[in-house]
Formats: sequence, C-alpha cells, structure tokens
Amino acid sequence: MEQGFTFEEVVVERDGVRALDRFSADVPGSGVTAVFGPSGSGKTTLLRLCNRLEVPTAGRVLLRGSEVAGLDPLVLRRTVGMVFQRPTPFPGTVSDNLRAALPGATDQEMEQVLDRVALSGSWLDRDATALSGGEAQRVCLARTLIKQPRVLLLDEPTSAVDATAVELIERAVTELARDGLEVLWVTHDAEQVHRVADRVLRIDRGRCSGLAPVVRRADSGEVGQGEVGQ
Ligand SMILES: Nc1ncnc2c1ncn2[C@@H]1O[C@H](COP(=O)(O)OP(=O)(O)OP(=O)(O)O)[C@@H](O)[C@H]1O
Repeated sequence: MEQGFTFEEVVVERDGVRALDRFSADVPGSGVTAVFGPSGSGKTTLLRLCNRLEVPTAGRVLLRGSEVAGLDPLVLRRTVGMVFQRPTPFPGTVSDNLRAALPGATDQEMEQVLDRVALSGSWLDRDATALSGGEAQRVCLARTLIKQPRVLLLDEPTSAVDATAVELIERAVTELARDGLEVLWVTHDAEQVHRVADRVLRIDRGRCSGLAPVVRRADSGEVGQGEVGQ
C-alpha cells in the first residue's frame, strides 16, 4: 500500500511540556485513518504537524517519503487540506468563499464541489455567515475540496454540528476516500471511528499506542466489534 505520513520519534514541546513524546507511526496513504485518543492526548498537535501549522521540536514528519519541513509551503497547503472543529466561513457569499480558495473557479466547478457535500448550486449566492453550523461546515469542507487536495485533515469536524450534518459529512468524506482521497480524521467518538475509518491510529499521552484496521459497521453489518473501546 502507498505510503502516507510517517512520524519518526516526533517531539512537540511547549514551555517544557510535551504534547507529543517521541511519537512514531507509519500511516498508509489511502482510505480514512481515524486519529483516536482521549482529550489532551495530542491529536490536534499531530494533525497540525501534517500541514506545517506546527513544527516538531525533534524528530521528523514525512509525506510519501519527503520531509514535510522541506516541502514548499504553498505546494504543501495545496496538497494537504484541513477542516477545523468550528466552521470558519469568510464574510461574503458561498461562491466568494469558494473563490477565495480557488480564484477563477467556474460555476461548474463550484456546483460540482457543492454537490459533493450535498449542497446544490442554488447555495452559491447565499450569505456564508448566515448559515447553520452544519451548513457552514459543509461549505468549509467544499472550500477545502475545491483545491483538489490529495490529503484531507479533519480535526473533529462534526463535533459542533447537528446530526443531519454529521451524517452528510461522514458520507461525503467516505465517498471521497473511496475515490482516492487520503483522510486523517481526528475524533474522540468511538462510534464515529466504526462508521468512517479503515484503520485507527491510537494516541495516548503524546505517544502512539497502536495502528490497527477497523471493521466498519456499515460494511460488516455487525455491532459491537469492540476494537475501539475508550
Ligand atoms: N498552543 C498551546 N500552548 C501550550 N500547550 C498547548 C497548546 N495547544 C495544546 N497544548 C497542550 O498540548 C497537549 C496536547 O493538546 P492537543 O490539543 O494536541 O490534544 P487533543 O488530543 O487534540 O485534545 P482535545 O481532544 O481536547 O482537542 C495538551 O496538554 C494541551 O494542553
């Protein structure tokens, strides 16, 4: 399987406290990898290293064998998209938001990307700051996707949205992963891991505590597999 992110003895230390403590893992470069662990274990820090919002104090982060620190930041940000916990629409319309990410995007490109997040072209003229949390998060996902990243980083994107949006976002991302997008999805929701992930990367107190395949409930039809207990 193609190589994705490699973490080699990564340390992130702030004010003498280690958010990551010699974290090492080899993440395959396809499908959905859930990054799962308790609050404060270092999940967000790990994700932020992947698009260089954060740099390691020690150790190395590689993407497909190339050190992230050595990649052109513009190329990196185009290749690796990120969606945050809280939706962050820019002032303006939905199309303004999409064009902020991809200047010169055509109506057709914008309609296609909205379709992927279960919104239609009729949303293009809507005020992006007057949407519900779930709608705004889907616009933010579309805004990231319009740049056609190869990797998508999701930092608890569904923790602040309604149940309908959770379902739509989960469906959109799993379909995109099936079409070839590599996804790292931070969550502390074990049920969500079973719904969306191909594998789970466990993190505990800044250290990798395992990388294991997940049997998806939707695929197996089974409940209570139990690989992902708290
Ligand atoms: N900007 C910062 N300055 C100092 N310490 C920080 C900063 N951001 C996070 N930390 C600390 O680093 C550790 C890891 O935080 P991180 O946000 O990566 O964990 P997390 O697993 O994503 O947590 P949560 O599930 O609560 O979001 C925690 O102890 C946290 O308090």
